[in-house]
Amino acid sequence: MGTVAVRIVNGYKSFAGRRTPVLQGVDLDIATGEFLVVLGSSGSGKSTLLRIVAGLDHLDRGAIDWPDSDDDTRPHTGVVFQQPFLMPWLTVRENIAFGGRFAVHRERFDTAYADELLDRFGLSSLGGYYPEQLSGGQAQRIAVIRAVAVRPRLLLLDEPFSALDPATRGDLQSWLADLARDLGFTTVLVTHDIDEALRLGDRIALFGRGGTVRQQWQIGDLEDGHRDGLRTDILAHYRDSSLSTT
Ligand SMILES: Nc1ncnc2c1ncn2[C@@H]1O[C@H](COP(=O)(O)OP(=O)(O)OP(=O)(O)O)[C@@H](O)[C@H]1O
Repeated sequence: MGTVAVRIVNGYKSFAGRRTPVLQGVDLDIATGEFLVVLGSSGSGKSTLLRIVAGLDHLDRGAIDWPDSDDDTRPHTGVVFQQPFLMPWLTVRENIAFGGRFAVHRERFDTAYADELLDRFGLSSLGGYYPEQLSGGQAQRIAVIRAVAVRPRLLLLDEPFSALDPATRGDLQSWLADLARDLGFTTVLVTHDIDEALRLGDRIALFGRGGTVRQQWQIGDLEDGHRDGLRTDILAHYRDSSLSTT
């Protein structure tokens, strides 16, 4: 592993009223520039982890830091959720500018770059559309462009494709893989879809019940035969981790 963008050491998080912690003993390094998929069954703490990395929540114990950051602060971060959350009264172009205006680092936004992104990723014809005129897949692509238009170094995606039909989801996975490679930032995607994880991840970290990292796989360029074997292995661990209550 080269430099580390995000390091979590012995992370612990619980919520009042819950019998078990949501995260415990989480040790995780996210390498600068890698595409990490956080895979796990429902309730394994994936979204909580992502929210903590995004700065929307905090660890109760343990530490999170940013070894690759010059001033030891969180790198500029873009976040995409399951729903696109576009403002219905604004056009696509205005929605992206709106995101830029309210971003923490709003000085990093400029409309010329947003237009360039729309063009580079095949969406410029949608610039004047209103959200109600977009398909679910188009709206989610715009949510991704809005997130990357402030030039983040870290892109966080929480099940961004789970509300889409399988064909649209497949198209968006390819599109996102191209975009992440092209723009070259560190990406963390949360999903419970093993095939999505295998398709997109440089590395997969499997979370299990009890909120721990159960297993990790380095993916890289796999041949089809190896991919099938790996899928079987991941599925076995996935089943095991979602049944366990530790
Ligand atoms: N703010 C909160 N208060 C209380 N409990 C919470 C809170 N946020 C999450 N939880 C609980 O923590 C557990 C883990 O939630 P989290 O959303 O992180 O899991 P997840 O792996 O992303 O699940 P899913 O795939 O269903 O989204 C769940 O049981 C959830 O109900």
